[in-house]
Amino acid sequence: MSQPEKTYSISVENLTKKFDDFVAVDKITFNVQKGEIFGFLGANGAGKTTAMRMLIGVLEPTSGKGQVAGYDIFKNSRKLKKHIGYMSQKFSLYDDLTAKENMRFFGGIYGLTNKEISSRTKELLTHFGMEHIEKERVSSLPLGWKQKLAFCTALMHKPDVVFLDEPTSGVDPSIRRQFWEMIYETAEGGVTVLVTTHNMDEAEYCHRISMMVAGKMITVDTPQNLKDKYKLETMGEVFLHLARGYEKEHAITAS
Ligand SMILES: Nc1ncnc2c1ncn2[C@@H]1O[C@H](COP(=O)(O)OP(=O)(O)OP(=O)(O)O)[C@@H](O)[C@H]1O
Repeated sequence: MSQPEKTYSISVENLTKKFDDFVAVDKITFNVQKGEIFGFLGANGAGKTTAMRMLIGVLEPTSGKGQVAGYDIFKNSRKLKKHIGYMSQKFSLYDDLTAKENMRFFGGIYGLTNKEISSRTKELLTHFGMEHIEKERVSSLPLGWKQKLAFCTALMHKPDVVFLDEPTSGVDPSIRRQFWEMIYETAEGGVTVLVTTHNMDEAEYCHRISMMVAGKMITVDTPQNLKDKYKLETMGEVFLHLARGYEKEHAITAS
């Protein structure tokens, strides 16, 4: 490979996942730099979650190449997991535990000592202005605060790369903004963020975005470059333009 792989936090080449004959992710290729916020944008079923699950080492790819945080996703998926954080689409916190107890629980899973767990919990809750929810049971927290807390638990072990699967789905706009401030602060600290969304406003917040349609990555660029290139005002318009163009071309080719 001509590019030095170590300069990228995520490096993917022709990564493919088939479920029997169905190709859910079709030869995707992209690189993400350290501290970059990289978005996976696509409609329901486009293949975003499947791609992410391969990158976090829980789903074996069918073919292609991939490195995350310096680890090969085929050969080193166990080691890789120590260096990444993951916030799933499905809610992962324990409702009957307090915010602090949840952080202690996840810190333990990541193998931190009690001392490390205490100092990291304090550090994260203080840093993100969440000390006041420390003793609150998760069941009593609004959805947006649960999502912010889930993000904190994914950062407990100081991962190099954090994967967020539709983290603000169903969250109201003001908390969504706060959530994105947390993402920015995390990325400024050198953590690479890969986030999936089908929210077009959120696509504007990413440093670069990729658009997925029917398992294929049809473009990768900055939101501004894409809007300039197609002379469109919003990412929603860009997405519709590209997705419709792709589908039309695909239908013509297929007929
Ligand atoms: N284990 C599986 N077996 C068979 N098909 C699957 C499996 N997992 C996902 N798929 C299919 O692969 C395609 C991509 O799904 P995926 O969940 O990756 O999409 P997505 O872009 O993340 O969508 P969403 O926004 O709804 O989460 C879908 O057609 C889905 O039904």
